[in-house]
Amino acid sequence: MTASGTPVTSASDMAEPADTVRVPVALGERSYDILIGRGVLGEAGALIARRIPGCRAAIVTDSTVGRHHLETLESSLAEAGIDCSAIVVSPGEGSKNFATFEQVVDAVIAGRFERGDAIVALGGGVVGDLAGFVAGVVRRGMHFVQIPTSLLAQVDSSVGGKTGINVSHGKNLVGVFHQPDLVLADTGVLDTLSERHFRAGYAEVVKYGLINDADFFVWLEENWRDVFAGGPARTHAIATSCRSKAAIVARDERESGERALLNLGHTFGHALEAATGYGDRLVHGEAISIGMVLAHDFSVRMNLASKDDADRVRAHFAGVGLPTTLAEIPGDLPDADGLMTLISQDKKVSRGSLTFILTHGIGKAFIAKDVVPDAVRDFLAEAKAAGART
Ligand SMILES: NC(=O)c1ccc[n+]([C@@H]2O[C@H](COP(=O)([O-])OP(=O)(O)OC[C@H]3O[C@@H](n4cnc5c(N)ncnc54)[C@H](O)[C@@H]3O)[C@@H](O)[C@H]2O)c1
Ligand SMILES: O=C(O)C(=O)C[C@@H](O)[C@H](O)[C@H](O)COP(=O)(O)O
Ligand SMILES: [Zn+2]
Repeated sequence: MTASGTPVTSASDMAEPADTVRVPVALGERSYDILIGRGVLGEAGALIARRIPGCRAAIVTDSTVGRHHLETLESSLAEAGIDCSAIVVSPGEGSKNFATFEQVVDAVIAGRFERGDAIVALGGGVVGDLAGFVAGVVRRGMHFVQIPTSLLAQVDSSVGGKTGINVSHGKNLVGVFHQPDLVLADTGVLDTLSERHFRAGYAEVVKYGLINDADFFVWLEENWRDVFAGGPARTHAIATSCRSKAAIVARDERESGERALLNLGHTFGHALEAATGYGDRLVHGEAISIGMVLAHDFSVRMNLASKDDADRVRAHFAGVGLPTTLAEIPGDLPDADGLMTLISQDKKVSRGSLTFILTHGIGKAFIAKDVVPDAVRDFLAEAKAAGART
């Protein structure tokens, strides 16, 4: 049974296309599978029909993704006898806002989609977070299927049930935990993704190596060109990332502890996204590339990690073409105090104290509570001044 009370096919008895990698997310009655492989999108109808028998589907997508991939999904749903309609939003982070949320909610309710029907997110992390929030609250919770189409969404945002929107005070400050019933990651759809967004998503792949898997980081240092080129290395990177996230989420679904490790680089990164207005100036993956470099540099500053490790992290991100410094962000940034105001809204703040994900070195991230704000502010002031000098 699901939260909505509709019986669904269990996560483990689904037929997937050949050559598909299946990664289970073990969450008791909320367990589900992530299916990773080329061509999975074309099987979406049959897979969804098995998992949520008799459902209708409200597809949420953005206009760019819709142009490339909506027809394939609609045909697949039609073949499986699933009645559907599509709700198309504007591409980009700007759509994770109250106005777009309201539009999607309204369309779902006007379309008479019921609690036992499914919201199907076809898109990157923006569509997934927005559509998941809608699924979590309309009729107090509908079925939810993630069809992630960006690298970032395939390795991170489609897994684990964090959904939400941004407000001017900060990123993802309004939302709910709402797990999907199924995640379908078609590696073929990445062929239409821009290089900029592929690179941004790659930052979240590297994150898994930096958190707790130094061997994976080394593998990425050696094989990142093959990951960018596509083929088996890319599938390996996606599956490894999903396994890593699934394991953490299974142990700590609602971030009462260990899950906060997945926030490596995000305390700095989210503040930078808010400071730059949630737009094209700086997309999420780029913000957390800079954020992860800052988290390593700050750890060195606190005598927790070696400068060699921090330099290696910077070199890898820079090598693939990701930004690593504040100076690379186009336009003006707030001063260190302004950035601290944004950081103070971080969801990891507890009883007014800052929590950061810091590190003892590559693959050795840890949760640091009660981080001294003055130390962070001085560090940011220096990072900004270094940018101003270059
Ligand atoms: N919920 C979570 O656990 C979680 C995890 C990580 C990130 N996020 C969120 O994810 C968002 C970033 O996701 P994103 O990087 O996917 O951004 P995005 O959804 O904006 O997608 C990036 C761009 O690529 C386009 N695109 C996506 N797939 C495409 C495809 N196959 N072909 C052509 N174009 C395609 C989109 O239209 C968009 O312009 C942020 O809001 C971030 O906060 C959430
Ligand atoms: O799934 C998680 O947990 C993460 O922290 C993954 C992050 O990559 C992602 O950006 C997430 O949306 C950030 O969560 P938040 O709770 O800091 O908003
Ligand atoms: Zn992230």
